[in-house]
Amino acid sequence: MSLLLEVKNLSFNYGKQPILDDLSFTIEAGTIVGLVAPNGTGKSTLLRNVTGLLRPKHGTVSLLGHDSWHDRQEFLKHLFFLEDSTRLYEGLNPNELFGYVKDVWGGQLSVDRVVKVLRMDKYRKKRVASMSLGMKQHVLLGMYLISGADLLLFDEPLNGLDPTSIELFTRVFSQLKGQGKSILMSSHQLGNVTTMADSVMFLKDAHLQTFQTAAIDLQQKYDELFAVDEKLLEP
Ligand SMILES: Nc1ncnc2c1ncn2[C@@H]1O[C@H](COP(=O)(O)OP(=O)(O)OP(=O)(O)O)[C@@H](O)[C@H]1O
Repeated sequence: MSLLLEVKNLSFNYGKQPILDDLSFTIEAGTIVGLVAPNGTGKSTLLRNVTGLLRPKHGTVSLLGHDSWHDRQEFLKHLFFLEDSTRLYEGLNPNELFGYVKDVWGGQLSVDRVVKVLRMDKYRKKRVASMSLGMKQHVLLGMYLISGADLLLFDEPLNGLDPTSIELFTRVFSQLKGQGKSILMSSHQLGNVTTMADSVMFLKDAHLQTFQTAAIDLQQKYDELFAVDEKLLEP
């Protein structure tokens, strides 16, 4: 396997609140990694630090040897990250958004192909502003596909999807992996990533604990780390 992403000693805090403390991890080409933690733990903050939307207080991030700050242009060419589907340009339609991403990233797939794969024929000319959440999620995934980038970072990609769409997305992710792409996806739910991910990183108290999905009972580990107090309503 070849090394794609290398994160070394990454730390980040908002004011005095440490969110990420001295995190180090790598992602190999052709792997899917889940980032799992309850709401408000720091998943989005980690993705923003990895991509350089936020500047780490300490540490480095490099993608195919390109440093996220000192070699930013090359670094950005190899990844795709759009935080969530509420950040899509509301006035554009999927055709226009896909065409834009294809022009900038230079991916191999055609707009027609992506529309077909994601079953978006009926709304390829509909403006994002009048789409449902699930439709927007399809547009978002389409942009990732058409970018052809080596590293795809998704914040909660399965949000708002019906079971058929979840199955479709899962298949698409596993085909991307088969093509040597790597995916880092966050989720506050274990179930969403366990079927796809090769490994899972749990974020707790600003630190990561990483496990190979085949090696342990992830649900048991999740419960151990994030258990809810059984006696919530006792006075
Ligand atoms: N701009 C900000 N300024 C100050 N604190 C922030 C800011 N953005 C996030 N935080 C805090 O950082 C912590 C981590 O937030 P983050 O959005 O990274 O969590 P998350 O795990 O992605 O949560 P969710 O699953 O709810 O999306 C939270 O306590 C949040 O309140």
